[in-house]
Amino acid sequence: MTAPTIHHGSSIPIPPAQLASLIDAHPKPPTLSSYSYGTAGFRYPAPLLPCAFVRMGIFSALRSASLGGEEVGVMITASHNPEEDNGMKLADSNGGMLDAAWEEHAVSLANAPNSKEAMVLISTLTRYIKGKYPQKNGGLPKMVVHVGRDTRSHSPGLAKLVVRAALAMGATVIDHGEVSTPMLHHFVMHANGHLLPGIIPQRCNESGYYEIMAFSYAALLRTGKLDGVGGKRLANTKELVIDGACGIGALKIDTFRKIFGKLNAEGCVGLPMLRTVNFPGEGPLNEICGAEYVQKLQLPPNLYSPKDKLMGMSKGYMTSFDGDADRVVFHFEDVNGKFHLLDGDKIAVLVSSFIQEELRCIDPDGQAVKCGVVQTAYANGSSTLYLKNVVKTNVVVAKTGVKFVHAAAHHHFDVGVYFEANGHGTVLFGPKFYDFIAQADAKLRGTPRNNRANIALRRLRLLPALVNQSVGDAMSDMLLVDAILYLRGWDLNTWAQLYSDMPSKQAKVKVADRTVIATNDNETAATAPEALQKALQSAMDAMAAAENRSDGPKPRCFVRPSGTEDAVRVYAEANTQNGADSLASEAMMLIYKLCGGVGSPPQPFITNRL
Ligand SMILES: CC(=O)N[C@H]1[C@@H](OP(=O)(O)O)O[C@H](CO)[C@@H](O)[C@@H]1O
Ligand SMILES: [Mg+2]
Repeated sequence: MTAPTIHHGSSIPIPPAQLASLIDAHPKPPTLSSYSYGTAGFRYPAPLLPCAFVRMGIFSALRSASLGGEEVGVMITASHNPEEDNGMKLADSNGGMLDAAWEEHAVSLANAPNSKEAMVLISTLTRYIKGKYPQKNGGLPKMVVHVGRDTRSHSPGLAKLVVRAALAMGATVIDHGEVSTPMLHHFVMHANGHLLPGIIPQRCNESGYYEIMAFSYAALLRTGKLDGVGGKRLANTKELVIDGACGIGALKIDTFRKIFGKLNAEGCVGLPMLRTVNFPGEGPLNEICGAEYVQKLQLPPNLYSPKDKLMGMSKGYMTSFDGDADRVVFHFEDVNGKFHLLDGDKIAVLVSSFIQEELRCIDPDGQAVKCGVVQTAYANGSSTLYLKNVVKTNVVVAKTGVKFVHAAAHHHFDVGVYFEANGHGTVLFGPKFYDFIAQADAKLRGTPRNNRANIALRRLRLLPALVNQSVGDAMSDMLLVDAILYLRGWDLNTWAQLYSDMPSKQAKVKVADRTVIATNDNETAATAPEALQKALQSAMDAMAAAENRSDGPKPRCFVRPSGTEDAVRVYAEANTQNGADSLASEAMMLIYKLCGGVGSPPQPFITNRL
């Protein structure tokens, strides 16, 4: 754990000609028609990025100024994508994703054909900011940019460009070095702690992050000893194995391991042993390992670590992170050696039912705060049914991508749980939740410390500190899930058996131009090209007729253009793997035929699992 490096930009901004020559020194790649912001920021092969990174360094300083000096962030990562790619995620001052209106400015600046046009955009934004926040010296307000990067080999070079450009604008740059994406967002959120109700601002650096997570986690475990029902660690949950995807998460877990050692020595009970596999350098980033691979292929990760690191390792309690540690999925091998995946849907079910149960201990009618879960079209039909019928919570389906699910959770619920099936998610606590806690505190004062309502209050109060309130966070989510399993005395098998996933299949198809496909708001149906949805619907109807089941979710498939890759994604689920595979194969063929498929026609899947 290293302290961040703070660089102060000059109080006198560099002359426009110098800024223009910095832009000129990194021209637009001739092979790229335009940069697009995608589902989660800019993401391209690394050699295409220097141009955008210089401009985004300038942009991030302007964004901070446009918020009157609130601090913002730049994370250099291409997440779960291969090592050759890189990219950037921009964090707004509340720690969340960049505001949509400013996303447009970012895209315009990244795509300005030359320095002259870039300078026009920069001066338009500058004029607007100066009008909004006039300064005595006629300059821009204070600007602060936090920078973090993942472990990709080109990340340090790209980070330098961002730092240089932000400094040229006169910003202060806080360079955190190698951190996970959610850590960077967490730093930014705490740097502007006044913006969030109920958040007690922490030091906005790594030690502040670890402290708040580890201590709230340990405090949550401690509540297990109070009610006499929780607080049981089964033998097969004593060691938690983390597949770091050969990326940043593996390095950061090591710090947690050290903190756990100290907590243990201080008498904290219930902590699991943490064992990390797949460190940077041990294998290729995100390849045949990590959350994306494990979730999409529904297969265990390859273990690249040397044999001595794997010795005696059990596969009974495992997680896989992605390359920037903002996603986590759980998995285990049962006694028969069969692999089981517990994805984001399963996490949403576990977390939302836990929170509702605790809330009901204080408010049995469940009327005081509105709880709910936000899913995307990729959520397994069985999970949606379970949430509605068993957990009895509200479910909203939002468009794929963190910025959409996050916004929906904020908008619809006082306690909004969101998880994409791929393991990206968090729980957002709104103002009504904090009011509820304050009222419960007053109501329960003087009642026995260990009655169930008081224990619930203690648990609920800890959650906003443990659960990263800015974005989904693999480490925070992993600790939350582990604490819930411990409090319930469960292992992964008990959790897995809450419901059975419908067999599903995901695939991709290459087309000449994926923008020919349009979808409805939550992407559950295609609206263009015209014939596509009708054909997909007939395929679904035929599958439903063939399966002939009156209970459970119906077979379903949908298609959408990816926001991060040059491909059209296909999702299908049915009551058998065979059905899901053949529905996916049919949808792929329809895309190929109706949407301008390129290359040879997609081959139908041959089912090899029952
Ligand atoms: C099916 C799927 O997993 N899609 C992912 C993927 O977006 P696409 O737009 O599907 O490429 O990357 C996003 C960013 O990480 C993530 O939010 C989203 O869930
Ligand atoms: Mg990621």
